[in-house]
Amino acid sequence: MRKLDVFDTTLRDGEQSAGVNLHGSEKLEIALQLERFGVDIMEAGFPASSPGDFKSVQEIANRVKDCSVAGLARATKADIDSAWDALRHAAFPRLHVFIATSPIHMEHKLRKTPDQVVETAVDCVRYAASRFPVVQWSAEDATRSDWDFLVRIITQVIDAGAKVINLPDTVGYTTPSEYVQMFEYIRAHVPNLGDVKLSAHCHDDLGLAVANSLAAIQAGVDQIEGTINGIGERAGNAALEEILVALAIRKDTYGRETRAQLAETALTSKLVAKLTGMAVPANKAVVGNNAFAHESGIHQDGVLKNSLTYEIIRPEMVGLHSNRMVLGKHSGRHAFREKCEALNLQLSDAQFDRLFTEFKTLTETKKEITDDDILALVVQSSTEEHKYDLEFLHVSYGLNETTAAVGVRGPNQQVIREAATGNGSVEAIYNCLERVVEDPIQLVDYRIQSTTGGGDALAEVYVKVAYHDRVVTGRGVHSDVLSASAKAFLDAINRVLVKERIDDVQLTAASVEA
Ligand SMILES: CC(=O)SCCNC(=O)CCNC(=O)[C@H](O)C(C)(C)COP(=O)(O)OP(=O)(O)OC[C@H]1O[C@@H](n2cnc3c(N)ncnc32)[C@H](O)[C@@H]1OP(=O)(O)O
Ligand SMILES: CC(C)C(=O)C(=O)O
Ligand SMILES: [Mg+2]
Repeated sequence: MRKLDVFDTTLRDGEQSAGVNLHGSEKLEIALQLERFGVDIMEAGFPASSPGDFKSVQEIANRVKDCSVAGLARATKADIDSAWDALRHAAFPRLHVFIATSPIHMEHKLRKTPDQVVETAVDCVRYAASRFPVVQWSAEDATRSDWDFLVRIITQVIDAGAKVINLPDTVGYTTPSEYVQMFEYIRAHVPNLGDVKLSAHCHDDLGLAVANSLAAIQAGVDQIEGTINGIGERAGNAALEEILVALAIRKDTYGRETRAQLAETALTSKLVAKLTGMAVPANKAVVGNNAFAHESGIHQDGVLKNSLTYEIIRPEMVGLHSNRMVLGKHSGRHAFREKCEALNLQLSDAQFDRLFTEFKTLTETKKEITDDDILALVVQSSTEEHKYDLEFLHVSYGLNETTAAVGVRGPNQQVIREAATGNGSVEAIYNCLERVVEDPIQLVDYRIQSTTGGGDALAEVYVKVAYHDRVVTGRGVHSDVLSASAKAFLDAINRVLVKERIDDVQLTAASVEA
Protein backbone atom coordinates (compact mmCIF):
# COMPACT_ATOMS: atom_id res chain seq x y z
CA MET A 1 0.00 0.00 0.00
CA ARG A 2 1.28 3.50 -0.81
CA LYS A 3 2.53 5.50 2.18
CA LEU A 4 0.94 8.82 3.18
CA ASP A 5 2.97 11.29 5.30
CA VAL A 6 1.13 12.78 8.26
CA PHE A 7 2.02 16.39 9.05
CA ASP A 8 0.63 17.54 12.38
CA THR A 9 0.26 21.27 13.00
CA THR A 10 -1.51 21.20 16.38
CA LEU A 11 1.33 23.19 17.93
CA ARG A 12 1.33 25.87 15.21
CA ASP A 13 -2.00 26.22 13.36
CA GLY A 14 -3.82 24.55 16.27
CA GLU A 15 -2.36 27.03 18.71
CA GLN A 16 -3.72 29.82 16.49
CA SER A 17 -7.19 29.00 17.91
CA ALA A 18 -8.65 32.05 19.62
CA GLY A 19 -7.96 31.92 23.37
CA VAL A 20 -5.39 29.11 23.21
CA ASN A 21 -2.09 29.95 24.76
CA LEU A 22 0.21 27.01 25.44
CA HIS A 23 3.38 27.50 27.41
CA GLY A 24 6.66 25.72 26.65
CA SER A 25 6.28 22.71 28.94
CA GLU A 26 2.75 22.09 27.65
CA LYS A 27 3.95 22.23 24.04
CA LEU A 28 6.71 19.78 24.82
CA GLU A 29 4.25 17.40 26.49
CA ILE A 30 2.02 17.47 23.40
CA ALA A 31 5.04 17.07 21.09
CA LEU A 32 6.20 13.94 22.92
CA GLN A 33 2.70 12.48 22.69
CA LEU A 34 2.53 13.32 18.96
CA GLU A 35 5.81 11.44 18.54
CA ARG A 36 4.20 8.40 20.24
CA PHE A 37 1.13 8.89 18.06
CA GLY A 38 3.43 8.36 15.08
CA VAL A 39 3.09 11.53 13.04
CA ASP A 40 5.81 11.88 10.40
CA ILE A 41 6.28 15.63 10.77
CA MET A 42 5.20 17.93 13.57
CA GLU A 43 5.10 21.65 13.02
CA ALA A 44 6.31 22.84 16.41
CA GLY A 45 5.66 26.56 15.94
CA PHE A 46 6.64 29.77 14.20
CA PRO A 47 10.09 30.60 15.67
CA ALA A 48 10.24 34.20 14.44
CA SER A 49 6.87 35.06 15.93
CA SER A 50 8.02 35.41 19.57
CA PRO A 51 10.92 34.50 21.87
CA GLY A 52 8.57 32.03 23.62
CA ASP A 53 7.75 30.21 20.38
CA PHE A 54 11.42 30.18 19.37
CA LYS A 55 12.38 28.58 22.68
CA SER A 56 9.68 25.94 22.58
CA VAL A 57 10.44 24.99 18.95
CA GLN A 58 14.09 24.67 19.95
CA GLU A 59 13.23 22.51 22.97
CA ILE A 60 11.01 20.25 20.89
CA ALA A 61 13.62 19.99 18.14
CA ASN A 62 16.19 18.90 20.72
CA ARG A 63 13.93 16.32 22.39
CA VAL A 64 11.92 14.72 19.57
CA LYS A 65 13.97 12.10 17.76
CA ASP A 66 11.50 9.86 16.00
CA CYS A 67 9.92 12.29 13.57
CA SER A 68 10.71 15.40 11.62
CA VAL A 69 10.24 18.76 13.39
CA ALA A 70 9.20 21.73 11.26
CA GLY A 71 9.06 25.45 11.89
CA LEU A 72 7.00 28.00 9.98
CA ALA A 73 8.52 31.08 8.35
CA ARG A 74 7.25 33.93 6.21
CA ALA A 75 9.12 34.50 2.99
CA THR A 76 11.80 36.60 4.66
CA LYS A 77 15.43 35.80 5.38
CA ALA A 78 15.02 36.89 9.00
CA ASP A 79 12.20 34.37 9.58
CA ILE A 80 14.20 31.62 7.89
CA ASP A 81 17.32 32.40 9.96
CA SER A 82 15.28 32.30 13.13
CA ALA A 83 13.76 28.93 12.15
CA TRP A 84 17.23 27.53 11.37
CA ASP A 85 18.56 28.68 14.75
CA ALA A 86 15.65 26.95 16.47
CA LEU A 87 15.74 23.75 14.42
CA ARG A 88 19.39 23.15 13.58
CA HIS A 89 19.78 20.34 16.16
CA ALA A 90 16.60 18.49 15.20
CA ALA A 91 17.05 14.91 14.03
CA PHE A 92 15.11 15.75 10.85
CA PRO A 93 14.66 19.52 10.54
CA ARG A 94 12.20 20.94 8.04
CA LEU A 95 11.47 24.52 7.06
CA HIS A 96 7.91 25.41 6.14
CA VAL A 97 7.98 28.69 4.26
CA PHE A 98 4.82 30.23 2.85
CA ILE A 99 3.60 33.14 0.78
CA ALA A 100 0.11 33.94 -0.42
CA THR A 101 -0.71 33.44 -4.09
CA SER A 102 -4.36 34.53 -4.40
CA PRO A 103 -5.12 37.89 -6.07
CA ILE A 104 -6.83 39.26 -2.95
CA HIS A 105 -3.94 38.35 -0.62
CA MET A 106 -1.22 39.52 -3.02
CA GLU A 107 -2.86 42.87 -3.74
CA HIS A 108 -4.37 43.80 -0.38
CA LYS A 109 -2.29 42.00 2.24
CA LEU A 110 1.19 41.62 0.76
CA ARG A 111 0.82 44.67 -1.53
CA LYS A 112 3.00 42.90 -4.08
CA THR A 113 2.53 42.20 -7.77
CA PRO A 114 2.40 38.54 -8.83
CA ASP A 115 5.91 38.91 -10.29
CA GLN A 116 7.23 40.22 -6.98
CA VAL A 117 5.58 37.29 -5.14
CA VAL A 118 7.29 34.80 -7.48
CA GLU A 119 10.64 36.51 -7.01
CA THR A 120 10.28 36.62 -3.20
CA ALA A 121 9.21 32.97 -3.03
CA VAL A 122 12.08 31.78 -5.23
CA ASP A 123 14.72 33.84 -3.35
CA CYS A 124 13.54 32.55 -0.01
CA VAL A 125 13.27 28.91 -1.03
CA ARG A 126 16.79 29.07 -2.53
CA TYR A 127 18.11 30.68 0.66
CA ALA A 128 16.31 28.13 2.88
CA ALA A 129 17.49 25.16 0.81
CA SER A 130 21.09 26.21 1.47
CA ARG A 131 20.47 25.41 5.16
CA PHE A 132 17.60 22.98 5.55
CA PRO A 133 17.65 19.42 4.16
CA VAL A 134 13.92 19.68 3.47
CA VAL A 135 12.10 22.85 2.46
CA GLN A 136 8.33 22.76 2.27
CA TRP A 137 6.76 25.65 0.39
CA SER A 138 3.10 26.62 0.81
CA ALA A 139 0.97 28.72 -1.52
CA GLU A 140 -1.23 30.38 1.09
CA ASP A 141 -4.85 30.68 -0.11
CA ALA A 142 -4.03 28.29 -2.98
CA THR A 143 -7.68 27.42 -3.50
CA ARG A 144 -8.56 31.02 -4.39
CA SER A 145 -5.48 31.39 -6.59
CA ASP A 146 -5.26 31.27 -10.36
CA TRP A 147 -4.19 27.73 -11.32
CA ASP A 148 -1.83 28.87 -14.08
CA PHE A 149 -0.17 31.24 -11.66
CA LEU A 150 0.20 28.31 -9.24
CA VAL A 151 1.83 26.23 -11.99
CA ARG A 152 4.28 29.06 -12.71
CA ILE A 153 5.32 29.71 -9.10
CA ILE A 154 5.44 26.00 -8.15
CA THR A 155 7.70 25.24 -11.12
CA GLN A 156 10.10 27.97 -10.03
CA VAL A 157 10.18 27.13 -6.29
CA ILE A 158 10.89 23.50 -7.18
CA ASP A 159 13.83 24.67 -9.29
CA ALA A 160 14.95 26.71 -6.27
CA GLY A 161 14.98 23.60 -4.04
CA ALA A 162 11.50 22.99 -2.57
CA LYS A 163 10.93 19.29 -1.81
CA VAL A 164 7.32 19.52 -0.63
CA ILE A 165 4.61 21.69 -2.16
CA ASN A 166 1.61 22.35 0.07
CA LEU A 167 -1.57 23.77 -1.47
CA PRO A 168 -3.69 24.92 1.47
CA ASP A 169 -7.37 25.70 1.53
CA THR A 170 -6.51 28.52 3.90
CA VAL A 171 -10.02 29.92 4.29
CA GLY A 172 -11.96 26.66 4.00
CA TYR A 173 -13.48 27.69 0.66
CA THR A 174 -12.98 24.74 -1.65
CA THR A 175 -15.13 21.67 -2.23
CA PRO A 176 -13.96 18.04 -2.56
CA SER A 177 -14.32 17.85 -6.35
CA GLU A 178 -12.75 21.26 -6.94
CA TYR A 179 -9.78 20.42 -4.67
CA VAL A 180 -9.24 17.17 -6.60
CA GLN A 181 -9.31 19.07 -9.90
CA MET A 182 -6.77 21.57 -8.62
CA PHE A 183 -4.29 18.83 -7.66
CA GLU A 184 -4.88 17.08 -10.99
CA TYR A 185 -4.22 20.33 -12.83
CA ILE A 186 -0.98 20.93 -10.94
CA ARG A 187 0.19 17.37 -11.52
CA ALA A 188 -0.60 17.62 -15.22
CA HIS A 189 1.00 21.03 -15.82
CA VAL A 190 4.02 21.38 -13.50
CA PRO A 191 6.83 19.93 -15.63
CA ASN A 192 9.44 19.35 -12.90
CA LEU A 193 7.37 17.68 -10.12
CA GLY A 194 9.53 14.54 -10.22
CA ASP A 195 9.67 13.12 -6.70
CA VAL A 196 8.55 16.39 -5.07
CA LYS A 197 5.73 15.66 -2.64
CA LEU A 198 2.31 17.30 -2.86
CA SER A 199 0.53 18.14 0.38
CA ALA A 200 -3.02 19.17 1.38
CA HIS A 201 -3.95 21.45 4.30
CA CYS A 202 -7.63 22.20 4.92
CA HIS A 203 -9.67 24.51 7.11
CA ASP A 204 -13.21 23.90 8.27
CA ASP A 205 -15.08 27.15 7.52
CA LEU A 206 -17.73 25.27 5.51
CA GLY A 207 -17.44 22.09 7.59
CA LEU A 208 -15.58 20.41 4.69
CA ALA A 209 -12.03 20.16 6.02
CA VAL A 210 -11.97 16.39 6.50
CA ALA A 211 -13.96 15.71 3.31
CA ASN A 212 -11.61 17.94 1.31
CA SER A 213 -8.56 16.26 2.86
CA LEU A 214 -9.85 12.80 2.00
CA ALA A 215 -10.59 13.98 -1.53
CA ALA A 216 -7.01 15.23 -1.84
CA ILE A 217 -5.77 11.84 -0.63
CA GLN A 218 -7.83 10.19 -3.35
CA ALA A 219 -6.29 12.64 -5.80
CA GLY A 220 -2.93 11.14 -4.81
CA VAL A 221 -1.30 13.71 -2.49
CA ASP A 222 1.74 12.44 -0.61
CA GLN A 223 1.17 14.34 2.63
CA ILE A 224 -1.86 15.34 4.67
CA GLU A 225 -1.88 18.14 7.24
CA GLY A 226 -4.18 18.68 10.18
CA THR A 227 -4.51 19.06 13.91
CA ILE A 228 -5.66 16.89 16.79
CA ASN A 229 -9.34 17.52 17.56
CA GLY A 230 -9.44 19.80 14.50
CA ILE A 231 -8.43 22.85 16.54
CA GLY A 232 -7.06 25.87 14.71
CA GLU A 233 -7.61 29.30 13.26
CA ARG A 234 -11.35 30.26 13.08
CA ALA A 235 -13.44 27.07 12.58
CA GLY A 236 -10.27 25.01 12.83
CA ASN A 237 -8.21 22.66 10.68
CA ALA A 238 -8.97 19.19 9.42
CA ALA A 239 -9.15 16.79 12.39
CA LEU A 240 -6.22 14.40 11.90
CA GLU A 241 -7.78 11.63 14.00
CA GLU A 242 -10.87 11.65 11.77
CA ILE A 243 -8.79 11.43 8.60
CA LEU A 244 -6.61 8.64 10.01
CA VAL A 245 -9.52 6.55 11.22
CA ALA A 246 -11.32 7.04 7.89
CA LEU A 247 -8.18 5.77 6.12
CA ALA A 248 -8.10 2.73 8.39
CA ILE A 249 -11.81 1.90 8.19
CA ARG A 250 -12.10 2.60 4.45
CA LYS A 251 -8.82 1.07 3.24
CA ASP A 252 -10.89 -0.30 0.35
CA THR A 253 -11.50 3.26 -0.87
CA TYR A 254 -8.30 5.06 0.06
CA GLY A 255 -5.67 2.30 0.00
CA ARG A 256 -3.06 4.34 1.86
CA GLU A 257 -1.02 3.52 4.94
CA THR A 258 0.50 5.77 7.60
CA ARG A 259 2.78 5.32 10.62
CA ALA A 260 0.04 6.52 12.98
CA GLN A 261 -0.50 4.46 16.13
CA LEU A 262 -4.26 4.73 16.29
CA ALA A 263 -4.36 3.19 19.77
CA GLU A 264 -2.84 6.48 21.00
CA THR A 265 -5.74 8.53 19.59
CA ALA A 266 -7.92 8.88 22.70
CA LEU A 267 -5.03 9.87 24.93
CA THR A 268 -3.62 12.34 22.40
CA SER A 269 -7.04 13.94 21.98
CA LYS A 270 -7.59 14.25 25.73
CA LEU A 271 -4.14 15.73 26.29
CA VAL A 272 -4.69 18.37 23.60
CA ALA A 273 -8.19 19.19 24.93
CA LYS A 274 -6.88 19.56 28.42
CA LEU A 275 -3.78 21.64 27.71
CA THR A 276 -5.47 23.91 25.16
CA GLY A 277 -8.66 24.18 27.23
CA MET A 278 -10.67 23.45 24.06
CA ALA A 279 -13.45 21.02 24.90
CA VAL A 280 -14.21 18.24 22.41
CA PRO A 281 -17.94 18.27 21.53
CA ALA A 282 -19.67 15.11 22.76
CA ASN A 283 -20.88 14.23 19.26
CA LYS A 284 -17.52 14.72 17.54
CA ALA A 285 -16.48 11.81 15.33
CA VAL A 286 -13.87 9.40 16.76
CA VAL A 287 -13.03 11.25 19.99
CA GLY A 288 -16.35 12.72 21.24
CA ASN A 289 -17.75 11.20 24.42
CA ASN A 290 -20.77 9.90 22.56
CA ALA A 291 -18.82 8.50 19.61
CA PHE A 292 -19.23 4.95 20.92
CA ALA A 293 -22.44 5.35 22.94
CA HIS A 294 -25.61 3.60 21.84
CA GLU A 295 -28.72 5.24 23.24
CA SER A 296 -31.86 3.94 21.60
CA GLY A 297 -33.44 0.52 22.11
CA ILE A 298 -33.27 -0.68 18.50
CA HIS A 299 -29.59 0.26 18.28
CA GLN A 300 -28.78 -1.34 21.64
CA ASP A 301 -30.61 -4.49 20.62
CA GLY A 302 -28.63 -4.62 17.36
CA VAL A 303 -25.29 -4.01 19.08
CA LEU A 304 -26.00 -6.71 21.66
CA LYS A 305 -26.77 -9.20 18.88
CA ASN A 306 -23.80 -8.14 16.76
CA SER A 307 -21.87 -4.93 17.44
CA LEU A 308 -21.15 -4.49 13.72
CA THR A 309 -24.82 -3.62 13.17
CA TYR A 310 -24.22 -0.08 14.45
CA GLU A 311 -20.49 0.14 15.20
CA ILE A 312 -18.10 0.71 12.33
CA ILE A 313 -15.16 1.67 14.56
CA ARG A 314 -14.15 -0.60 17.41
CA PRO A 315 -13.31 1.52 20.48
CA GLU A 316 -10.09 -0.51 20.87
CA MET A 317 -8.84 0.86 17.57
CA VAL A 318 -8.56 4.38 19.02
CA GLY A 319 -7.35 3.31 22.46
CA LEU A 320 -10.63 2.94 24.32
CA HIS A 321 -10.71 -0.62 25.59
CA SER A 322 -14.10 -2.01 26.38
CA ASN A 323 -14.50 -2.70 30.06
CA ARG A 324 -14.21 -6.43 30.45
CA MET A 325 -12.91 -5.89 33.99
CA VAL A 326 -14.89 -3.32 35.97
CA LEU A 327 -12.68 -1.07 38.04
CA GLY A 328 -14.07 0.33 41.26
CA LYS A 329 -13.58 0.80 44.98
CA HIS A 330 -12.34 -2.74 45.52
CA SER A 331 -9.85 -2.91 42.68
CA GLY A 332 -6.19 -3.29 43.49
CA ARG A 333 -2.94 -2.32 41.86
CA HIS A 334 -2.74 -5.40 39.59
CA ALA A 335 -6.07 -4.79 37.91
CA PHE A 336 -5.31 -1.10 37.68
CA ARG A 337 -1.90 -1.75 36.12
CA GLU A 338 -3.45 -4.10 33.59
CA LYS A 339 -5.97 -1.44 32.65
CA CYS A 340 -3.22 1.18 32.25
CA GLU A 341 -1.34 -1.21 29.98
CA ALA A 342 -4.46 -1.90 27.95
CA LEU A 343 -4.85 1.86 27.51
CA ASN A 344 -1.24 2.09 26.26
CA LEU A 345 -0.25 4.40 29.09
CA GLN A 346 3.49 4.64 29.52
CA LEU A 347 3.91 5.57 33.16
CA SER A 348 6.94 5.76 35.38
CA ASP A 349 6.59 4.08 38.79
CA ALA A 350 6.03 7.47 40.41
CA GLN A 351 3.38 8.43 37.84
CA PHE A 352 1.68 5.06 38.31
CA ASP A 353 1.61 5.52 42.10
CA ARG A 354 0.18 9.02 41.80
CA LEU A 355 -2.44 7.87 39.30
CA PHE A 356 -3.41 4.91 41.49
CA THR A 357 -3.90 7.22 44.49
CA GLU A 358 -6.08 9.53 42.39
CA PHE A 359 -8.02 6.54 41.10
CA LYS A 360 -8.67 5.33 44.65
CA THR A 361 -9.84 8.80 45.68
CA LEU A 362 -12.20 8.85 42.73
CA THR A 363 -13.73 5.51 43.71
CA GLU A 364 -14.96 7.16 46.92
CA THR A 365 -17.41 9.21 44.86
CA LYS A 366 -17.84 7.11 41.72
CA LYS A 367 -18.92 3.47 41.62
CA GLU A 368 -17.48 2.35 38.30
CA ILE A 369 -14.36 3.86 36.81
CA THR A 370 -14.35 3.89 33.03
CA ASP A 371 -11.51 4.21 30.51
CA ASP A 372 -12.48 7.82 29.93
CA ASP A 373 -12.26 8.54 33.66
CA ILE A 374 -8.73 7.13 33.76
CA LEU A 375 -7.64 9.09 30.70
CA ALA A 376 -9.10 12.25 32.27
CA LEU A 377 -7.05 11.55 35.42
CA VAL A 378 -3.90 10.92 33.38
CA VAL A 379 -4.01 14.27 31.67
CA GLN A 380 -5.06 15.92 34.94
CA SER A 381 -2.05 14.54 36.80
CA SER A 382 0.59 15.40 34.21
CA THR A 383 3.19 17.82 35.46
CA GLU A 384 1.89 21.34 35.89
CA GLU A 385 3.17 24.48 37.44
CA HIS A 386 0.38 25.55 39.75
CA LYS A 387 0.39 28.78 41.63
CA TYR A 388 -3.10 28.31 43.03
CA ASP A 389 -4.69 24.98 44.02
CA LEU A 390 -8.17 24.40 45.36
CA GLU A 391 -8.11 23.15 48.97
CA PHE A 392 -11.79 23.25 49.95
CA LEU A 393 -15.11 24.56 48.77
CA HIS A 394 -18.45 25.07 50.56
CA VAL A 395 -21.53 26.36 48.78
CA SER A 396 -24.78 27.31 50.46
CA TYR A 397 -27.50 27.68 47.86
CA GLY A 398 -30.28 30.28 48.28
CA LEU A 399 -33.01 31.31 45.85
CA ASN A 400 -31.83 34.85 45.14
CA GLU A 401 -28.44 34.70 46.71
CA THR A 402 -25.92 31.90 47.09
CA THR A 403 -22.91 32.00 49.39
CA ALA A 404 -19.61 30.28 48.70
CA ALA A 405 -16.52 29.85 50.84
CA VAL A 406 -13.26 28.65 49.30
CA GLY A 407 -9.80 27.77 50.49
CA VAL A 408 -7.02 28.06 47.95
CA ARG A 409 -3.37 27.13 48.46
CA GLY A 410 -1.48 30.10 47.11
CA PRO A 411 2.05 30.69 45.79
CA ASN A 412 3.63 30.71 49.26
CA GLN A 413 1.80 27.49 50.29
CA GLN A 414 -0.51 29.39 52.65
CA VAL A 415 -4.20 28.60 52.38
CA ILE A 416 -6.13 31.75 51.48
CA ARG A 417 -9.77 31.65 52.64
CA GLU A 418 -12.46 33.84 51.11
CA ALA A 419 -16.25 33.99 51.11
CA ALA A 420 -18.59 35.78 48.70
CA THR A 421 -22.15 35.79 47.44
CA GLY A 422 -23.49 35.59 43.90
CA ASN A 423 -26.65 35.10 41.87
CA GLY A 424 -25.84 31.41 41.51
CA SER A 425 -23.35 28.87 42.81
CA VAL A 426 -20.79 29.36 40.03
CA GLU A 427 -20.94 33.15 40.29
CA ALA A 428 -20.49 32.97 44.08
CA ILE A 429 -17.44 30.70 43.67
CA TYR A 430 -15.91 32.92 41.02
CA ASN A 431 -16.45 36.01 43.17
CA CYS A 432 -14.50 34.24 45.95
CA LEU A 433 -11.67 33.34 43.58
CA GLU A 434 -11.48 36.90 42.28
CA ARG A 435 -10.84 37.95 45.88
CA VAL A 436 -8.23 35.24 46.35
CA VAL A 437 -6.15 36.47 43.41
CA GLU A 438 -6.88 40.13 44.26
CA ASP A 439 -7.46 41.11 40.64
CA PRO A 440 -10.56 41.49 38.46
CA ILE A 441 -11.35 38.43 36.32
CA GLN A 442 -14.00 38.43 33.63
CA LEU A 443 -15.69 35.18 32.71
CA VAL A 444 -15.99 35.09 28.90
CA ASP A 445 -17.25 31.55 28.35
CA TYR A 446 -18.28 28.61 30.55
CA ARG A 447 -19.06 25.06 29.42
CA ILE A 448 -19.73 21.80 31.22
CA GLN A 449 -19.56 18.30 29.87
CA SER A 450 -19.40 14.91 31.50
CA THR A 451 -16.62 12.46 30.65
CA THR A 452 -19.01 9.55 30.52
CA GLY A 453 -22.71 8.93 30.93
CA GLY A 454 -24.34 8.07 34.24
CA GLY A 455 -25.20 9.99 37.35
CA ASP A 456 -21.70 9.71 38.82
CA ALA A 457 -19.78 10.73 35.71
CA LEU A 458 -16.81 13.05 36.12
CA ALA A 459 -17.64 16.64 35.22
CA GLU A 460 -15.29 18.52 32.92
CA VAL A 461 -15.65 22.29 32.98
CA TYR A 462 -14.03 24.52 30.37
CA VAL A 463 -13.83 28.27 30.94
CA LYS A 464 -12.47 31.21 29.03
CA VAL A 465 -11.52 34.19 31.21
CA ALA A 466 -10.06 37.64 30.67
CA TYR A 467 -7.33 38.30 33.24
CA HIS A 468 -4.33 40.64 33.14
CA ASP A 469 -5.20 41.74 29.56
CA ARG A 470 -5.16 38.16 28.28
CA VAL A 471 -7.97 35.82 27.33
CA VAL A 472 -7.14 32.26 28.33
CA THR A 473 -8.90 28.95 28.63
CA GLY A 474 -8.90 26.67 31.66
CA ARG A 475 -10.15 23.15 32.39
CA GLY A 476 -11.20 21.46 35.60
CA VAL A 477 -12.21 17.84 36.22
CA HIS A 478 -14.00 16.58 39.32
CA SER A 479 -16.87 14.31 40.25
CA ASP A 480 -18.62 17.45 41.54
CA VAL A 481 -19.47 20.09 38.97
CA LEU A 482 -18.89 23.05 41.31
CA SER A 483 -15.42 21.81 42.28
CA ALA A 484 -14.69 21.28 38.57
CA SER A 485 -15.83 24.88 37.95
CA ALA A 486 -13.50 26.25 40.62
CA LYS A 487 -10.59 24.15 39.30
CA ALA A 488 -11.18 25.33 35.73
CA PHE A 489 -11.12 28.95 36.86
CA LEU A 490 -7.88 28.45 38.81
CA ASP A 491 -6.35 26.54 35.87
CA ALA A 492 -6.97 29.58 33.63
CA ILE A 493 -5.41 31.93 36.17
CA ASN A 494 -2.40 29.64 36.63
CA ARG A 495 -1.86 29.66 32.86
CA VAL A 496 -1.72 33.45 32.78
CA LEU A 497 0.69 33.55 35.70
CA VAL A 498 3.01 30.89 34.26
CA LYS A 499 3.00 32.69 30.89
CA GLU A 500 3.77 36.02 32.56
CA ARG A 501 6.65 34.44 34.46
CA ILE A 502 8.07 33.01 31.21
CA ASP A 503 7.66 36.37 29.46
CA ASP A 504 9.36 38.10 32.42
CA VAL A 505 12.31 35.71 32.22
CA GLN A 506 12.53 36.33 28.48
CA LEU A 507 12.31 40.08 28.95
CA THR A 508 15.01 39.95 31.60
CA ALA A 509 17.18 37.79 29.33
CA ALA A 510 16.57 40.18 26.42
CA SER A 511 17.51 43.20 28.54
CA VAL A 512 20.68 41.45 29.74
CA GLU A 513 21.63 40.66 26.11
CA ALA A 514 20.85 44.25 25.09
C1 LIG B 1 -2.37 31.10 7.08
C2 LIG B 1 -1.56 31.11 8.29
O1 LIG B 1 -1.89 30.45 9.23
S1 LIG B 1 -0.20 32.07 8.30
C3 LIG B 1 0.45 31.99 9.92
C4 LIG B 1 -0.24 32.96 10.78
N1 LIG B 1 0.30 32.92 12.10
C5 LIG B 1 0.57 34.04 12.76
O2 LIG B 1 0.44 35.12 12.26
C6 LIG B 1 0.98 33.87 14.20
C7 LIG B 1 2.23 34.58 14.56
N2 LIG B 1 2.30 35.94 14.07
C8 LIG B 1 2.91 36.95 14.75
O3 LIG B 1 3.33 36.80 15.90
C9 LIG B 1 3.08 38.25 14.05
O4 LIG B 1 2.08 38.40 13.07
C10 LIG B 1 4.50 38.32 13.39
C11 LIG B 1 5.55 38.35 14.50
C12 LIG B 1 4.76 37.11 12.48
C13 LIG B 1 4.63 39.56 12.54
O5 LIG B 1 4.28 40.67 13.34
P1 LIG B 1 4.39 42.17 12.76
O6 LIG B 1 5.77 42.38 12.25
O7 LIG B 1 3.90 43.05 13.83
O8 LIG B 1 3.45 42.20 11.46
P2 LIG B 1 1.89 41.99 11.33
O9 LIG B 1 1.52 40.68 11.93
O10 LIG B 1 1.12 43.17 11.85
O11 LIG B 1 1.73 41.95 9.75
C14 LIG B 1 2.24 40.90 9.02
C15 LIG B 1 3.31 41.39 8.03
O12 LIG B 1 3.88 40.23 7.40
C16 LIG B 1 3.65 40.29 5.98
N3 LIG B 1 3.49 38.94 5.52
C17 LIG B 1 2.40 38.12 5.68
N4 LIG B 1 2.67 36.94 5.15
C18 LIG B 1 3.91 36.99 4.66
C19 LIG B 1 4.72 36.04 4.00
N5 LIG B 1 4.29 34.82 3.81
N6 LIG B 1 5.96 36.40 3.63
C20 LIG B 1 6.41 37.65 3.86
N7 LIG B 1 5.68 38.61 4.48
C21 LIG B 1 4.44 38.26 4.89
C22 LIG B 1 2.41 41.15 5.86
O13 LIG B 1 2.29 41.67 4.56
C23 LIG B 1 2.72 42.22 6.90
O14 LIG B 1 3.74 43.03 6.37
P3 LIG B 1 3.78 44.64 6.52
O15 LIG B 1 4.08 44.88 7.96
O16 LIG B 1 4.88 45.06 5.62
O17 LIG B 1 2.44 45.13 6.10
C1 LIG C 1 0.78 28.59 6.70
C2 LIG C 1 -0.24 27.95 5.85
C3 LIG C 1 0.16 26.62 5.34
C4 LIG C 1 -1.56 27.80 6.54
O1 LIG C 1 -1.65 27.46 7.70
C5 LIG C 1 -2.74 27.98 5.72
O2 LIG C 1 -2.64 28.46 4.59
O3 LIG C 1 -3.83 27.66 6.22
MG1 LIG D 1 -3.71 26.83 8.16
